[in-house]
Amino acid sequence: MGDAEPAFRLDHDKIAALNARIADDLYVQGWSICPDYVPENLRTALLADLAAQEEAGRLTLAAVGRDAAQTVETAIRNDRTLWLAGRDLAPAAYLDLMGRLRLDLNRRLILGLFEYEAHYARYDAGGFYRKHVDALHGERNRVVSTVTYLTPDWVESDGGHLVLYDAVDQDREITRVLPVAGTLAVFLSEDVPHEVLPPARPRNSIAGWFRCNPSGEDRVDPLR
Ligand SMILES: O=C(O)CCC(=O)C(=O)O
Ligand SMILES: [Fe+2]
Repeated sequence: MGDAEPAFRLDHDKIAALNARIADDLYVQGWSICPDYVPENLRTALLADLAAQEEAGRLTLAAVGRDAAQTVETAIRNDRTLWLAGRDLAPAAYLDLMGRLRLDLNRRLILGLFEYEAHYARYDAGGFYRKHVDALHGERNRVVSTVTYLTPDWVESDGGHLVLYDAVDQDREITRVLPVAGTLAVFLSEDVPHEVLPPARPRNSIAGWFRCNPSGEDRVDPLR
């Protein structure tokens, strides 16, 4: 056997260029949409892993709120989720990719992001997630949100758009993102209200959040 081949070949120059653009977009407008961010072999493996977890019955109805205040509210969202663990090759490679983005954002924007958490999410046909923000202002808990889409051959009539709204005028739509496989959406967690429109067929994704140490605290907010 020769040297271990990396399971997923990543074009590091391309990633560096994309990360630079994401940092610029976040600085200028608070959000960035990056088509073809996750290479095809990696997103195929992630989708296969998600499907296996789904088959094994490991995805559960997502909750809203944090910690003790968490409840399942199917009037707000009805996706099913599973936290990503880095044990298997594909999720580990994805977490590495997001680790690289974390360092690039910190270097360019001095954000002080120190941790990343992510879950697989599956919306069945007709599923939704009503308009919300991912973090409360000033909490510095979730600072930057990421969503990667995994379902191949997604077309406009499949729906399931991610809709981003203006931070101030929260009724004003800024952009609509079609969840095409490989696209990465990134936005400031506290500032950008967003919603998931009902897809016409099952919609698979990985939603994740870069977190900061809450200032004035000497402990790391525990991962769930
Ligand atoms: O899947 C998406 O496009 C967004 C998901 C989302 O807003 C969330 O999980 O907080
Ligand atoms: Fe969200």
